[in-house]
Amino acid sequence: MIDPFGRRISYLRVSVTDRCDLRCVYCMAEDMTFLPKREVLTLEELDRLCGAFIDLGVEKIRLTGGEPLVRRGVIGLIRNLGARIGGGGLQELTITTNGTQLPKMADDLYAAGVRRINVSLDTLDPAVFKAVTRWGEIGQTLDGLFAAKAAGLAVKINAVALKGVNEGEYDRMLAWCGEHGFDLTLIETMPLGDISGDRMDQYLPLSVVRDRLRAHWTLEATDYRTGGPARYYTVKETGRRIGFITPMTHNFCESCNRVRLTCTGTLYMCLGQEDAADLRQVLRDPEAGEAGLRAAIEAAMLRKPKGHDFVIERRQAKPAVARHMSVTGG
Ligand SMILES: Nc1nc2c(ncn2[C@@H]2O[C@H](COP(=O)(O)OP(=O)(O)OP(=O)(O)O)[C@@H](O)[C@H]2O)c(=O)[nH]1
Ligand SMILES: C[S@@+](CC[C@H](N)C(=O)[O-])C[C@H]1O[C@@H](n2cnc3c(N)ncnc32)[C@H](O)[C@@H]1O
Ligand code: SF4
Ligand code: SF4
Repeated sequence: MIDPFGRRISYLRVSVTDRCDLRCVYCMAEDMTFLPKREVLTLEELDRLCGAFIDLGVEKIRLTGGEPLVRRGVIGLIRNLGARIGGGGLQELTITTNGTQLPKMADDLYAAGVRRINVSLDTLDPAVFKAVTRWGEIGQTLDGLFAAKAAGLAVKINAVALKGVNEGEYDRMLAWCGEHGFDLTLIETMPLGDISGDRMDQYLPLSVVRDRLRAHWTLEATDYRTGGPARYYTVKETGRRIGFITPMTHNFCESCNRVRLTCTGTLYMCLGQEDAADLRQVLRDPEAGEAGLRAAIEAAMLRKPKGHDFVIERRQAKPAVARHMSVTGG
């Protein structure tokens, strides 16, 4: 699949649920209203949709959410998709998770063919963790991380850079990741969804963070790529990598290779725009069949926009996009 700007689309991010057991301050409001269950696709329907994307050339699928691992029965979907790795057309099946369910699920993920996961952990301080997630316990996520490592999964830590919250912790986090064999990716906060707070208070440009890190660490540029938006450096002192995801300070849309499917079967061609295609309707239309579904996906690709229009500034009180990150899956 090639979009109007000549970009090859090979990466599908699937938000399997908009629900979550945490309420991170940059992602959700505290009193979130979640989608009614009747609007959500069954796991079989999601599997069929993913299959259609693989048939059209998608090589990498990432399950996300909400918290993907709190969706009941999700392991069945993971097993089915895992069976398509290799000869079935898929090169990688991976997950972005807050880690709380990993103590009980890590072994099953490995057995299903997952080899690499991203776990969100914004801080190593239990009190800050509780404040950022509004009620999470850091111990649960740490247990999850170590269960994943023990199961043989490569772990990358995702941390959203938050001014005045985890700003003083990156040196410590980099050292800790080095000690435990995890890569670390720092992310600039993006203006999606009403979060009952001021994003200007949270926003920390990573250009500043990178310069500060260089005071203590040797960051060696690398051309390592995962197919995601991060730009990586090898940290000479630890041998692990640090990635920077910089939608605000350095737009990476020109190399975009991905689209996003929500748990209601809505396809967003860009994280930062409102335009979407309703695949649920086509999926449930007996007349359409597989050919109709493929045609609908191909037609949607022709509407993929050039990029986002994110701005975070005091004058711009409203988010750039009304839907929350948890709906589109980040
Ligand atoms: N603006 C923008 N942000 C993205 C895009 N893809 C991922 N992100 C953000 O990057 C952060 C990390 O996303 P992950 O789910 O870990 O995925 P990834 O960075 O593609 O993962 P890797 O496969 O490890 O590279 C999240 O905050 C996402 O919202 C994108 O296409 N555009
Ligand atoms: C929406 S979460 C879904 C998966 C899972 N619940 C988790 O937290 O990893 C995916 C990623 O998006 C990031 N994220 C959420 N809201 C964000 C925002 N406003 N700006 C930047 N990243 C955000 C999270 O930190 C997480 O790494
Ligand atoms: S970032 Fe992930 S864990 Fe945090 S509220 Fe959003 S979906 Fe939940
Ligand atoms: S903001 Fe849109 S165009 Fe830019 S990288 Fe993300 S999905 Fe692609």
